[in-house]
Amino acid sequence: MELIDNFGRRINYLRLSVTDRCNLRCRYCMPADGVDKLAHAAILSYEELFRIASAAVAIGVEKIRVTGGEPLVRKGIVPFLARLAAIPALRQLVLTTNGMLLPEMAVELRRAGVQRLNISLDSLKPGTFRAITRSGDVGQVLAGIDAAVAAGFPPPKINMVVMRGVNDGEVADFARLTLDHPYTVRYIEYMPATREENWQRLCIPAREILDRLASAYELEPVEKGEMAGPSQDFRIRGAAGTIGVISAVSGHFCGECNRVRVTAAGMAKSCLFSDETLDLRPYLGTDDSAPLTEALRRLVGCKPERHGIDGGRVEHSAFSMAKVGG
Ligand SMILES: Nc1nc2c(ncn2[C@@H]2O[C@H](COP(=O)(O)OP(=O)(O)OP(=O)(O)O)[C@@H](O)[C@H]2O)c(=O)[nH]1
Ligand SMILES: C[S@@+](CC[C@H](N)C(=O)[O-])C[C@H]1O[C@@H](n2cnc3c(N)ncnc32)[C@H](O)[C@@H]1O
Ligand code: SF4
Ligand code: SF4
Repeated sequence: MELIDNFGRRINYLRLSVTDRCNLRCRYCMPADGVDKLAHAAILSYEELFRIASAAVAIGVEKIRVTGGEPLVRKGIVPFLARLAAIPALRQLVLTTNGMLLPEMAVELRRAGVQRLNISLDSLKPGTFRAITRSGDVGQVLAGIDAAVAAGFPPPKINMVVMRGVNDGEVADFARLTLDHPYTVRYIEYMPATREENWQRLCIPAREILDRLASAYELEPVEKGEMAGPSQDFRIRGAAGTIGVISAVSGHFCGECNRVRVTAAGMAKSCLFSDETLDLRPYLGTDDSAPLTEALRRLVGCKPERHGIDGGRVEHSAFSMAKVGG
């Protein structure tokens, strides 16, 4: 079964947010006092999230990325992941996390059947990390990466949101990590989710990041894996790992976009920057899965060709990445 949108793109990737809560407060993602938390009753139960996941897989989704907020703070996440992992036609179950809880949870996540972890880490310097996350401990995230590897996960992808004047001085330090470790370090363009004034000042185009790296290292392009996300990958000649850039703002990976999103409140989004959402809750109260399946098909049918945030145009309303899941 294949899900094809109006622009001929095959949609086989669902990003499923399981909570809007988080144990960090990254400046680019949420305000200091956190987002207006969804009321407990507004959050879908695991049963409801599972119904959405199963319906999506039944019509062509092959990869589910569980995200948040911070997915590991939701109680009962491990058995839920194990249930997702057991959906027969699901080929990849992966998770994006800030890594803070991995030291204690990596082993059980691996046992539950999660296949790969993407870990967000914006600075290797304790002070800068704390300033960006408003509270986090970089040592704990680094211990989390080690715990993931020790638990048998494949080498993680490390996501660094690059911000001019904040952490861009560390771009080369992150690249150096890949010389001896088989990690994939991905540099992400800062996105104007919260629509703050002058966001362009912080955003460093992927081209500039690559130019900086290319002036220090010899970079070789790396082929994209099957069902890969939006990153464009390279290897520093002779390195154990790889580096990649995610040109979320400047790039044009929209032409290859393969994903839809569902928030923890059951709002489906066909594009990260689209203001249109489709409320899936009305389709969850019945045992008949046909209306839910139909709604998911409608979602894919209204997926826009691309976003319009580059070139200084910001056409979306402000939104919280923590609610959408990145
Ligand atoms: N503009 C845009 N950014 C995206 C999209 N998907 C992911 N990102 C951003 O890319 C960054 C990394 O996302 P991840 O959660 O690691 O997911 P991914 O890049 O799809 O990961 P892989 O499946 O491992 O390649 C986050 O900042 C996301 O917000 C997308 O469809 N559009
Ligand atoms: C919203 S978080 C949710 C998962 C988890 N809490 C984490 O941080 O990995 C998913 C991804 O979105 C990224 N993100 C959040 N806000 C962003 C922004 N304004 N620009 C670029 N990436 C952003 C984060 O760095 C993270 O890699
Ligand atoms: S980026 Fe992830 S860790 Fe940071 S505040 Fe947002 S949800 Fe939390
Ligand atoms: S901005 Fe929208 S269309 Fe472009 S890659 Fe992201 S989700 Fe897909």
